[in-house]
Amino acid sequence: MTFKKGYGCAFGGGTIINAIAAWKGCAYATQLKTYAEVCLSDAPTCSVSGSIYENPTADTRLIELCVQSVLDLFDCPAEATVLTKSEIPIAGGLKSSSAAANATLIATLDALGEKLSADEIVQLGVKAAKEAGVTITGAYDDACASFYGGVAVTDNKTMELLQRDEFHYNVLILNPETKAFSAETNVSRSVLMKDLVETAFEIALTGDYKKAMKLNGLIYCGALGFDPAPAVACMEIGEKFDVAAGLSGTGPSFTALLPCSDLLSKDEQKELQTAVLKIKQIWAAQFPGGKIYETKTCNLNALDESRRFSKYMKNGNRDLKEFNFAFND
Ligand SMILES: Nc1ncnc2c1ncn2[C@@H]1O[C@H](COP(=O)(O)OP(=O)(O)OP(=O)(O)O)[C@@H](O)[C@H]1O
Ligand SMILES: O=C(O)C1=C[C@@H](O)[C@@H](O)[C@H](O)C1
Repeated sequence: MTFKKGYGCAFGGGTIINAIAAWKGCAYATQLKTYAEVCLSDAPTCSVSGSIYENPTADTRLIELCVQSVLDLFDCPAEATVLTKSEIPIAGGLKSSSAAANATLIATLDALGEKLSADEIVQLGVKAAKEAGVTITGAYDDACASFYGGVAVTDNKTMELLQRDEFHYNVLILNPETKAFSAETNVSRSVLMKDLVETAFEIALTGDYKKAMKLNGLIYCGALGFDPAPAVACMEIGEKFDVAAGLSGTGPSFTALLPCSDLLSKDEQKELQTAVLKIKQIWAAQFPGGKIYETKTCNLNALDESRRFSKYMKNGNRDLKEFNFAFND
């Protein structure tokens, strides 16, 4: 009997345009990651068992389907286990499902020693997400951002990547305590806003992602009944730095794009720090049980990052359960 292990990771993200109203969407990657470990043992038929680190009640069907789809594709029946460990809160609007699917698919390929093209992997993840029932449109926009990094503009119906740009910002995230599963979102109320969302999408296509994000956030707050106050407060405090903020995905999280410090003078850096502190105080007062993340946009490719991660895990004979979210070459 042979035993094989594989590793993968992929990025979380934020929303510029939620695709649920008009099928066309836009998302960007953050440096928050999900890591996956897949173990395979030879077996005459397939059985896949998934678990999510420190989250025994979360739904593991998506990651199990991802492993199964790769085993089926290469006709490799196996007894498989998959474990994910993540920095991304589940059902927060921060692309946890796309990151989990991409990381798991890459880890399964790594365990088998097989390769697929980037888009084949992304499409398998979207297919699994639809089958698991965790998405409305398939969220190809989120899956592309999570895999390719940067900002991705997509048509989720035809699964076309229409535009990809590098994206350089500091990102501030407010993740309220509550969850909002994409599958349970109010689609009909979102679709009511289709024409407005299409206008925001056109703006995204011109590359004015911040304006598109602000507009999208207000539209979906209206449709889904979220108070836009966290985004407005953030933009008011960050006005000097042209901060853009908006609802991410189907909520409840808000993300804000702030300039990278290396583009600012020393005085401006101090001013920005003060603004960030104020935003965090206001958000903490608005959502006492919520979590605030300070991260950056990410322009790396998940496959490249996964290779580095796999090498680190395998060379050190490490175990994902003990992994502490830091690795170097
Ligand atoms: N770390 C993880 N490991 C395994 N499955 C996960 C993980 N994170 C999310 N999922 C799956 O994704 C589902 C949540 O998907 P959902 O689309 O509602 O949230 P999201 O991706 O965080 O939000 P959004 O799509 O709005 O950004 C979970 O129920 C679970 O099935
Ligand atoms: O489930 C879906 O189809 C989606 C959910 C959200 O993340 C959106 O931001 C995304 O554009 C589409």
